[in-house]
Amino acid sequence: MPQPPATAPEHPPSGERAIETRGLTKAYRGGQLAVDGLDLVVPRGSVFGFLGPNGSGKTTTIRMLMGLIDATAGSARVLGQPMPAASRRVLPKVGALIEGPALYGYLSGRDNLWRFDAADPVADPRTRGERVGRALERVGLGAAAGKKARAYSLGMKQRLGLAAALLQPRELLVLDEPTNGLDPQGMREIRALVRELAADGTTVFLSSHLLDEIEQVCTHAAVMARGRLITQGTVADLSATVLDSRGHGRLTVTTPDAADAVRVLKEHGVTDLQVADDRVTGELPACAAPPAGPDDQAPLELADLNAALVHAGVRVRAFGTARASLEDVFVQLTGEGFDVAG
Ligand SMILES: Nc1ncnc2c1ncn2[C@@H]1O[C@H](COP(=O)(O)OP(=O)(O)OP(=O)(O)O)[C@@H](O)[C@H]1O
Repeated sequence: MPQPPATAPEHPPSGERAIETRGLTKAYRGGQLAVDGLDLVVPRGSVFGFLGPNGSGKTTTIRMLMGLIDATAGSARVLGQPMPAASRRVLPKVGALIEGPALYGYLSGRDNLWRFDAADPVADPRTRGERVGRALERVGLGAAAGKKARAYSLGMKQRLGLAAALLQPRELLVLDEPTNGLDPQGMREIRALVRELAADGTTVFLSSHLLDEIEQVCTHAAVMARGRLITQGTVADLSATVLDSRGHGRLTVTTPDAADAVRVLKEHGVTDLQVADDRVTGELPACAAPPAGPDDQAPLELADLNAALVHAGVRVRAFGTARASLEDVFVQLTGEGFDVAG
């Protein structure tokens, strides 16, 4: 199996860590290691994606972080406090949505939230109506507040669960697969909400088995496989890891003259040429590669390649190198494809 990057990711000082684990381990009965020696650092203010295929240990980790199950070994700190020892101090500052909200179908969305709020011993009953109304508005359920929860779509139920997590101001939100089972519209709604919450300064820790979801909403990510941490860091750095090790990204040319483009690119040493509609992609020869990060200006060689296309009469609509995706990172670091179906 390929090794993770040799350089450890830079971590923020301890006061700026929303979550930190050292050697966190969980063996379920029967001895199987669901989580194996996890060292995780989640910076405050980040939107942190906890990424891994089904069964890689994400939910087990979240349950340990929230003090719902005991670790077999290792330690965890949440908002600077040891868990589960400091649960009573920490958990009021944490909003959690784990494995879908427990709702009463025969109650309206508003009445469900009312019950959640009433179950919170620190919630002042005199201001309950205000809090419930604000949380419903926050997740866009104001208009549907009077509807019975059983008539809610899955996306609306997830949003109601988020509203419950948002009844009190939170420093950290922990969301376990918040878009699981949702249709594309429901997914978009939840992702937009996560972005809004993050913009307000809340740290968001969300698990997902969907790579593109992490790329769309997260600033940071950790990748899990079979209970072990494969890598963690900013999403940009994780992509750059793979980009650096390859030396360059893949060339993409958009043109109505694909056949001519293929010929010219081949003459200039571009290999593995593929055509899909008006997009031609290929591997650049080493000398034409951009030298460093994906945002750097293309060097002269790449510009020469573009000029050669234009000179040969190829009409170029777009020309550039694609940066590596998190999927590339996952495949490179684990030697496995990524299960997106489950
Ligand atoms: N209560 C349990 N008892 C025994 N084994 C368990 C238990 N819960 C989870 N496991 C096992 O531990 C491993 C990790 O499961 P976990 O649910 O943490 O993974 P996950 O990444 O959250 O996956 P999913 O997205 O499917 O929930 C799996 O092999 C799972 O079968």
